[in-house]
Amino acid sequence: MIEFTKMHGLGNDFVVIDAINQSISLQAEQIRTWSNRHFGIGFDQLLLVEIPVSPDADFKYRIFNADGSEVAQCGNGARCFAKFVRDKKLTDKDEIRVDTNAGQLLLKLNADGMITVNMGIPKHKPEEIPLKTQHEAKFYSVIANNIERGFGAVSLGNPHAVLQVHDIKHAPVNELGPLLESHPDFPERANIGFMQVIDRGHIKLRVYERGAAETLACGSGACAAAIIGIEQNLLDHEVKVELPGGSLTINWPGRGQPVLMTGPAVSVFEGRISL
Ligand SMILES: N[C@@H](CCC[C@H](N)C(=O)O)C(=O)O
Repeated sequence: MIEFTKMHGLGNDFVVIDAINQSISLQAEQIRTWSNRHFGIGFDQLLLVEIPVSPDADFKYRIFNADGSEVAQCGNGARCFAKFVRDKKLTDKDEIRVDTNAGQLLLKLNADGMITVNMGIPKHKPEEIPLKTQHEAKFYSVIANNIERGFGAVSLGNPHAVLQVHDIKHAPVNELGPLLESHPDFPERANIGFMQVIDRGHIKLRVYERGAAETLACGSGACAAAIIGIEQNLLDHEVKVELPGGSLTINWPGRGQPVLMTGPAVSVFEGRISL
């Protein structure tokens, strides 16, 4: 039997497993079965807590989408990870350094219960995202459903494209999301954000996540939308990002600087499941 904790960050939900004190080797099919909301536990991502690989890190953090694909970044998951390792007494630190497949993250537990994640320095070059285009630009375009759509793109360790919309309620998330997620211009697929700018410090956002469909919140997607909005001179450097599941605060001073994401993490229940 494997012990797990069900958690969420603004409704983006996770199964978190201590893979330091439990030996576990997961296949994609097992993850898909567990992620099913009718036949399994149900989650957007599964997170594994492992021993670190670099000498200055406290843990390693691995992330699997509901479709079983392993990915390198998950912002809401990082906050839940920080709460998990503290709740399980795997550390008593307020600042936790974590190895991921996208480099190191620094997680800070604040006195008010919120968690701030240093998500690292965003990458803008098309080959780093990756996006199939010759030159870096603030606006790109793609044809989907026979219509040309404009978007911005950035990597937070995972690929994001963000489209601006006038009315978030009627954004074509479930029509365009799957088409763009798997568009040949994104060779590793992409997370697709739909952003409504309310004012220079406030956006509304919905995200069709790679490997998980639309979620109630996407932390790296919130960072991507804020960064793209700042780059397109639509936003100031601190942005409230309102997602269907709640709000995050994103701070990004600009190119070459790390982006900070602050928000909550919640434990829902403990469970055991057989492999
Ligand atoms: N929910 C996450 C992102 C999870 C990974 C993403 N679906 C991908 O495939 O890159 C977040 O909060 O950042």
